[in-house]
Amino acid sequence: MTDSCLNKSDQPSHIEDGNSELSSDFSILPEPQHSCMKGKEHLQVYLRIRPFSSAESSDGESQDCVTMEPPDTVLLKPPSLSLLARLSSDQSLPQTGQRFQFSKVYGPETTQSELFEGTVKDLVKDVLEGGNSLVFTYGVTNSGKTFTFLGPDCEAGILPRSLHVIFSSIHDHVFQGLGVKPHRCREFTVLNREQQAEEALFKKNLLKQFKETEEQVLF
Ligand SMILES: Nc1ncnc2c1ncn2[C@@H]1O[C@H](COP(=O)(O)OP(=O)(O)OP(=O)(O)O)[C@@H](O)[C@H]1O
Repeated sequence: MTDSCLNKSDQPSHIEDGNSELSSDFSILPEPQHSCMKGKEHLQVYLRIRPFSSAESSDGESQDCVTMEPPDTVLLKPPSLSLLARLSSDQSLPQTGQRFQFSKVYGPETTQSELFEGTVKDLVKDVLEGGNSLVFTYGVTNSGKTFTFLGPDCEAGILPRSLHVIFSSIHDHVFQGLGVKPHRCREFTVLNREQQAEEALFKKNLLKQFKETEEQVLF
């Protein structure tokens, strides 16, 4: 899960935080009164470094490309066996390596629970207070986006954890009219036009029924 700041310099250097500029654009968004995000930047960018897979570990020695500098920085160097790395070990040449700074960097030992607690949980609490948030993962193929977002059943990712918080918090407020119950599944169905129309009608009737019930409660 990455990335937003790019550094074109070929020297290891402190990276100006790219997200501060964007944050000013986001700061116009209204915040819930009791926001858990108060005092935090509106745009948070987290890096998660996944552990090596068994195939990657058995490939041989570590290439020593990624060095964490807690809590928020990572230093990327070319693989130790690459030509670039051998050239840069020559002290007369400029050292290659790039530093990237994030809101926080999570290392390979980070559990799904720790990641959720540190990144998304406060946003979910804000949503329950009427706030809006967008969370997405970004990274190359095989970097761990699906694992982080969904996770296997035994190590649920940020999406099922968020839904759990939401549904545990609203259980008293769930519309009882049709006995609709949330159900987590990984299947999806592509609807044809007719089915789409049926679903739209169903939704419209459901909302109408919900509104009528709400009005009865109010008067
Ligand atoms: N934090 C982690 N701890 C343990 N294993 C992980 C972790 N992150 C990813 N993996 C493992 O790494 C592999 C690749 O992860 P995943 O499928 O989530 O990548 P992806 O970014 O979604 O890939 P793609 O873009 O190709 O769909 C999987 O076998 C996954 O179980």
